Amino acid sequence: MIIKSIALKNYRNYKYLKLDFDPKTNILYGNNAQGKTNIIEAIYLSSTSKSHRSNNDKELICFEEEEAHIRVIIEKEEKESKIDIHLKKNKKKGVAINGLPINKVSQLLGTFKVIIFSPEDLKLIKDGPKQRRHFLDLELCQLDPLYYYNLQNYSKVLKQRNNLLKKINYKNSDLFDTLKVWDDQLVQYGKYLIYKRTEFIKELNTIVNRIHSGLTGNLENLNLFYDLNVKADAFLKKLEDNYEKDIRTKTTNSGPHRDDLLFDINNKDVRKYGSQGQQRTAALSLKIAEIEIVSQISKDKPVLLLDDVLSELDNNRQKYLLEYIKSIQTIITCTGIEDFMNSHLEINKSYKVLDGKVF
Ligand SMILES: Nc1ncnc2c1ncn2[C@@H]1O[C@H](COP(=O)(O)OP(=O)(O)OP(=O)(O)O)[C@@H](O)[C@H]1O
Repeated sequence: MIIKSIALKNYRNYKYLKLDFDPKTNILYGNNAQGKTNIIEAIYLSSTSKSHRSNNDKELICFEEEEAHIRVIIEKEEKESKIDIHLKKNKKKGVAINGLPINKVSQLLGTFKVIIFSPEDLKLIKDGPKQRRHFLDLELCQLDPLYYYNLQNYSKVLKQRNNLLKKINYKNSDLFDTLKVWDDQLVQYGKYLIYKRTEFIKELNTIVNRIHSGLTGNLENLNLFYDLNVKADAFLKKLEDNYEKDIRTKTTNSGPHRDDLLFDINNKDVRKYGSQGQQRTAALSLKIAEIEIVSQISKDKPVLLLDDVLSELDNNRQKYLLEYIKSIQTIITCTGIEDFMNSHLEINKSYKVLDGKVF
C-alpha cells in the first residue's frame, strides 16, 4: 500500500497544499515549527480518523477558519482509492471513501494502514501502562475492526459503571442492582479485548525477540509479556468480588483497562533494571516488529511515518532501521537533509517545508 498524494485546505498552518509522494523514501525537512509534523498528522488522521497528538479536532483547523479538508489518494494492488476528511468547527467530522460518506470509523480503519514512529515511542517502555495499552489498542484497531467496536463499547460501559459507583457511594444503595447489568456488558466486550491482546502479544513477542537479537548482535534476549489484570473467564467473578472496593473507591478496579505489557531483557525487567539505552533499543525493536506484524496480518505493507525520530537514534540503530524500511514507503521528517549524509539512504523525493509551504 502506498500514499500517492495529499491535498490540504485550511489544515493547521496550510491554507492550501498539494503534495505527491514517491513510492519509496520521502523526506520533509525544515526548521522547527514550519509544518512538517502537520503533514504527518494529516496522513495519520486519514488512516485512523484521529490525530496522533490532539484530541480536539478544532485545533486542526487553521486559525480563523471554520472548516478544513484533507484528501489523500492511496494505491493498493494497483487500485487507487480516495479518502476525504472534512473537519468542521462546530460539527462532527465527515469521512468519505471514494466519495461515499461513512458513518462508522471502523469502516475507515484498515483501508489505509500507517505506522507512526516518533520520539515519544522511544519512551514507551519507561512511560506508564496507559501508553502501552494505547499502543496495543491502536495496532489492534487497525488490524481488526471488531476490536475497535468492542473497545469503544467497553470504554462507554466502563464510564457508565464508574458513574453508577459514584452514585451508590453517595448513599444511593437502591441502584446496586443496576451494577449487574453493566457487569455483564463489561465482561462481554472486555473478553474480546483480552483474547485479542493475548493473541497479538504472543505473535509480537516472537518477532520482537528476533529483531532485538539482530539489533544487539545476539547479546540480548528480549521478551514481551502480557501482564493481564484479570483472566477472561474470571472477569465476572472478580467484578462481583470487588463490589465493596469498587463502591468505596468509586471506580472499577479490575478489567483490561488495567492491563500492561512487560519487557524482560535476559530475564530481568527492563523497566526496573534496564539502562536508558536498553529501554530505547527495546522500544525500537517493538516498533520494527510492529511493521512486520502489520504487514504479515494484513498481507500488505503499511506506510511508515518517521516523525523526527532519526536524530534520536545512534548510528547503529539508525542504520538498522533504515536498512529495514528499504522496501516500505516511508515519509521522514527532519530538520536538515544533512542528517542522512552518512546513512547511505537513497532519498527518492525531498521537500523543504517553510512556514506552511512546501518547496
Ligand atoms: N490550527 C492552526 N492554525 C494555524 N497554524 C497552526 C495551527 N496549529 C498549529 N499551527 C502552526 O503550525 C506550526 C507547527 O507545525 P509542526 O508541528 O508541523 O512543526 P514542525 O515543522 O514539525 O516542527 P518541529 O521540527 O519543531 O517538530 C506552528 O507554527 C504553529 O503555530
